[in-house]
Amino acid sequence: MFRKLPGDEARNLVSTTPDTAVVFRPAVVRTPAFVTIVIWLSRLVAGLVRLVWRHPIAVAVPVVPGVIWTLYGWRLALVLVGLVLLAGLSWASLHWFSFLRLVGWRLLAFWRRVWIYRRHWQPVMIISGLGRHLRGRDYLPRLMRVECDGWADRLTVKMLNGQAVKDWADRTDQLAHGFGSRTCRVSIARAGRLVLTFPRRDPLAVPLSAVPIPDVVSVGPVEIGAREDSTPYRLKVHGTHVLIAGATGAGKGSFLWSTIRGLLPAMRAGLVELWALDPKLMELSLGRDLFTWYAADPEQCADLLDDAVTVMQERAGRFAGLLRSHTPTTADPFVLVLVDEVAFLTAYQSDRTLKQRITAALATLTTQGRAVGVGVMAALQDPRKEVMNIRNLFPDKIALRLDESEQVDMVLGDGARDRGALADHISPVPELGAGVGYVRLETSPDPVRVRAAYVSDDDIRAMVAQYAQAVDTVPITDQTTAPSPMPITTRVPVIGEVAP
Ligand SMILES: Nc1ncnc2c1ncn2[C@@H]1O[C@H](COP(=O)(O)OP(=O)(O)OP(=O)(O)O)[C@@H](O)[C@H]1O
Repeated sequence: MFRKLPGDEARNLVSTTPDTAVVFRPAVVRTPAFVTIVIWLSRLVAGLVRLVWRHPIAVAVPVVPGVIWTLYGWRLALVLVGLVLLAGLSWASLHWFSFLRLVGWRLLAFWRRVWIYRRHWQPVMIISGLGRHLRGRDYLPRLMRVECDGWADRLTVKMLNGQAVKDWADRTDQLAHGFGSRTCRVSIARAGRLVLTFPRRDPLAVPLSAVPIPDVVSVGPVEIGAREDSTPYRLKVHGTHVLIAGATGAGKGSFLWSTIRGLLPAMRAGLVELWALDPKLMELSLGRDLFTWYAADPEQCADLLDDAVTVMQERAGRFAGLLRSHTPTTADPFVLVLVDEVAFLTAYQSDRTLKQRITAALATLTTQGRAVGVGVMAALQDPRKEVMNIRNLFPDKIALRLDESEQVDMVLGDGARDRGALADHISPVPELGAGVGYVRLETSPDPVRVRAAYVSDDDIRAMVAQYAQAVDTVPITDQTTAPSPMPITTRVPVIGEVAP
């Protein structure tokens, strides 16, 4: 044990028997100076080789001109530097992105590795409790790699043996502030290695205008906005169910409307039907002519959900033994049931029979619907279990601005907030935070921060003007003759009209 302690510290480790009769004092064998020098020199050489191997460009930038200066004089070195700068500037002006990818981000990563991460690594690790100072030695996680792109730094880190991902996830705040970032996300690279993401700027801080209606007919993932690395965000709706939770004014409507917008060409082609439940009467009513079926009154909503269950069961009966998953066709289109403020129909519904009917229908759809092409996309404000006891039946979840930190894990599942889904920190100022949220898909435990594009009332009116007539069903005001993929027993009129 003593041999592991550095030099003089071992000398002070004196212990005695309880009666102090026997004193234990370690024998310190002094290492000859040349051994120490050889060890330090070999470490220096190994470090230099590693540096050249890992950062050839960053090393070449000072070393090559330095060598030329020494061998051939400063004039040649200056000419060379000038030529390289000129070549770099020409490259950057001609192909900015390839320049950034191959040179710019690497140089930035080298600089930030040296100046931010290496410099602060030891104090941040020790103070946050991720490293240990034991018996005179520092035991620190190893910083393996730093990569930069347009919006964030990504650090690959080798954990100390015996550490858990949770140890890191619990300290994202300390890590973020320790390295001068607003937030930190933790994800697993492979056994024992983590990737820490530190955003440098926030591309989602400005509202995004509505995504253009796609030219192609597709029921695949719908482009609804952007990720925080500025790439488009595409939300899968066919083959899943999506729950969107957010406080009032969080921008749930922009997720619903961006999805509707992206599905319009497929709807025109008859591959998608949108069924809308709008118990608040405020969100979806502006575009009701786009929907195959629209209901607002709770009883009508229950009827509409029962119809969706009937469609689902009929398809399941037909597909049984033949198909295991649904491909949208005009005969069997993908049915997307959109529900705004689902708690109005479940928790806040005073009629118990109606409430049970609605909850049972939603539970049936969310457990059995996706394989036969019936999906549910529901929005709600309060994610507590008493309000939405079937929230776990939705495979994909989106948490917009939430009032309390505990609500984040309620929506996205355990550990999501620890991994960086700070939905309770999203700004309540609409320009900054409305439509911003964290998406957690069933296929990935890592939450993704996105912002949905804002579909304005004018956009919705334009969508209605362009697509309402093209819907392959009669207008909703005359639903008694509406064609249907199968006989639907209950017809759902628009509220305020007389039921047939
Ligand atoms: N994606 C967005 N980008 C920018 N601003 C937005 C976005 N979505 C909504 N907003 C702004 O925030 C306001 C509230 O949005 P919205 O009504 O969709 O929220 P909500 O979550 O549906 O609220 P509620 O539950 O009260 O209906 C909108 O009037 C709009 O000004």
